[in-house]
Amino acid sequence: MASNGVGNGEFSFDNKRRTGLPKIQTQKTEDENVVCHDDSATPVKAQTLEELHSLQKKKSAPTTPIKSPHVFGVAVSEEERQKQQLQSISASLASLTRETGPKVVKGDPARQAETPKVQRPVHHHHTPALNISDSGLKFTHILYNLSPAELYEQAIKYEKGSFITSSGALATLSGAKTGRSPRDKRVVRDETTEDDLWWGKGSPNIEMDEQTFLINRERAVDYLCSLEKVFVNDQFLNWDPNNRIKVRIVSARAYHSLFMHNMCIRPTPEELEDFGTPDFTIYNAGQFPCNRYTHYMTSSTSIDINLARREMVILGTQYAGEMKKGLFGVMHYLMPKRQILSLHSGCNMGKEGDVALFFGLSGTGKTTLSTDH
Ligand SMILES: Nc1ncnc2c1ncn2[C@@H]1O[C@H](COP(=O)(O)OP(=O)(O)O)[C@@H](O)[C@H]1O
Ligand SMILES: C=C(OP(=O)(O)O)C(=O)O
Repeated sequence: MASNGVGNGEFSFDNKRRTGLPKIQTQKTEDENVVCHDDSATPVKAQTLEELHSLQKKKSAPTTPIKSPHVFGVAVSEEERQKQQLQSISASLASLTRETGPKVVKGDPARQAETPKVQRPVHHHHTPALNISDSGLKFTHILYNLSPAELYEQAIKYEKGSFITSSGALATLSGAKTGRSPRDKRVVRDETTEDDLWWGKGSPNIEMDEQTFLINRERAVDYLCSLEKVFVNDQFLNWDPNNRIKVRIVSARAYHSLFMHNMCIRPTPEELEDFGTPDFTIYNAGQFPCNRYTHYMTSSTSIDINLARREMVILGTQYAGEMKKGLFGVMHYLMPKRQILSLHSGCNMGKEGDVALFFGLSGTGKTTLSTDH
């Protein structure tokens, strides 16, 4: 097998040749509190919407100056960059059958009245106007990389049963599913995955075909585009910049967006300018079910991974851990191809730079023990 997964022509998220990482350095750093870069804001302490609003205002003043964006050495205005970003999101949400993306506009529809200058909507399309439909005419509002305070507000205002706990965490309801649905998780079996994945008796990988994946993808995309607003997170996986994967998560709920905000690496404003096309996209349609008449569907829930298309579709479950486990799966597939060992473990570092890894089944304390001071 090629070290970077390119040599066999089957799969790669980029075309750089890799020879594996050097040994991980765990010596004490100059400043022993610095483990790695993290832009984590201080935890949300607000108890009322007014307090949340004041946090949002502070957040809107960037601490890192934003460089003027360039495309091939040519300066791009902020307006142009925003337009390109919306075009990219519209393209992600494009129907594969109608070849159209929704008309997207940035920002909370409830806040439009307060916003003096509304950005021009972007309509990503290849088909002539005579194919116009009601869905083609409506706008989908994009809530892009919102801050935790903004997501708390969205959850508390619009997601029934959400509240802030005394520790500052957002408590919310994930609906009927309070854990993952492994029996409803499927992976597209095709030439990309035929030889690389474990199939058949004893394997946790349940197969589906490309066509069924596309039906479910279309169902999720149509549902998301039919909503007044969707949440979009553009983030990274992997702290090592050489092996970074750009992920885009499109979801219907603030709770999902907040969960992924916490789970993935947040790009700096500069990194976001160069984000471009994501390497992997999740379409999380949450509560919207799959169609039981669709081939392979044995319940109303379906979590589908297509490694060739670099996409994951979630229908009929609001349990946010599906997104995490889906991306874990992608990393466990990709990283060994680059000779990097991927682990599902908690990890912490002692005062002398010594490292402890915590393994265990889900819910057995990896996170708790590894964050214990
Ligand atoms: N040693 C422990 N004793 C009792 N409960 C624990 C212990 N460690 C963790 N828990 C509880 O178990 C739940 C799952 O822990 P968590 O650290 O999230 O597990 P994991 O990361 O392995 O999925 C949490 O509610 C946590 O408070
Ligand atoms: C809770 C889960 O995983 P973890 O073991 O990472 O906490 C899960 O897979 O849903």
